[in-house]
Amino acid sequence: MTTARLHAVEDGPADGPVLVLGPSLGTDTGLFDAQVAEFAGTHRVIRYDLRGHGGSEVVAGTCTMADLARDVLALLDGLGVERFSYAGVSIGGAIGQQLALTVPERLEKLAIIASAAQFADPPSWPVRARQVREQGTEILVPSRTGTWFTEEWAAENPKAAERLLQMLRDTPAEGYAACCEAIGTFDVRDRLGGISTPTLAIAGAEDPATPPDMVRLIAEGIDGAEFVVVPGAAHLPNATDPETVNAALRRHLGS
Ligand SMILES: O=C(O)CC1=CCC(=O)O1
Repeated sequence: MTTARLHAVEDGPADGPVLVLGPSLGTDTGLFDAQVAEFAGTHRVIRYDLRGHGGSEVVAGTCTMADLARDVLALLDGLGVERFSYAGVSIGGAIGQQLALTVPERLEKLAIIASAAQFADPPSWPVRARQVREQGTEILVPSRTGTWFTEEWAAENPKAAERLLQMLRDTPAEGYAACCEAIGTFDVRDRLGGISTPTLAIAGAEDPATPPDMVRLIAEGIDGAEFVVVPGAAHLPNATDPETVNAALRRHLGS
């Protein structure tokens, strides 16, 4: 059990309600620029890089979702944050579920975006981890178009698409691989009923990685959870349709 030192960026008033933003596999804090633009007026927004991603420490070897959640708690403890709301995309949303199960007393509101209680095809994740350790993250770049965002969105937003793909190229192979292993062993399907934090689950209608039915399963498992589908969006709806995602988050988080 190791804790990694996480890189984080803060925006908004220091005395505002805290909103923590957790990114997806192979991305960094830049994934949330559009959420910061919306929420830094009302919230102390803290966005972090996953272990082994962006500016965060690379810890060699495998890890679990519980380790990744502990990284976030160590970061927040260091910043003096006790209570917070949390929104996370994909693996970032899985970390959110883990936090809701382990520190419910610290969590005010939870938003789970394009995520799963168990990701598809668990045995494929250690295989992907090995491939990336051997060949780097570059091998995954072409297939992220169609997964992270639609071909149409990429054609209309080439600079934004390239910026997201550059985050993946910049991710250290070991950091990416370790997070793949955490994804492969993550399974809280039987524990969703234990989450008491008010929850919003958001899916991209065109997401092949965590399709709407997979996200709906989270919402159905958590008492009172709201479920929203973003039309035309794939796996990163917060980046490709920030207006829709920000509006849903604003309704959920309040002002
Ligand atoms: O494989 C991807 O890029 C999609 C994904 C699954 C978990 C995650 O964080 O991203």
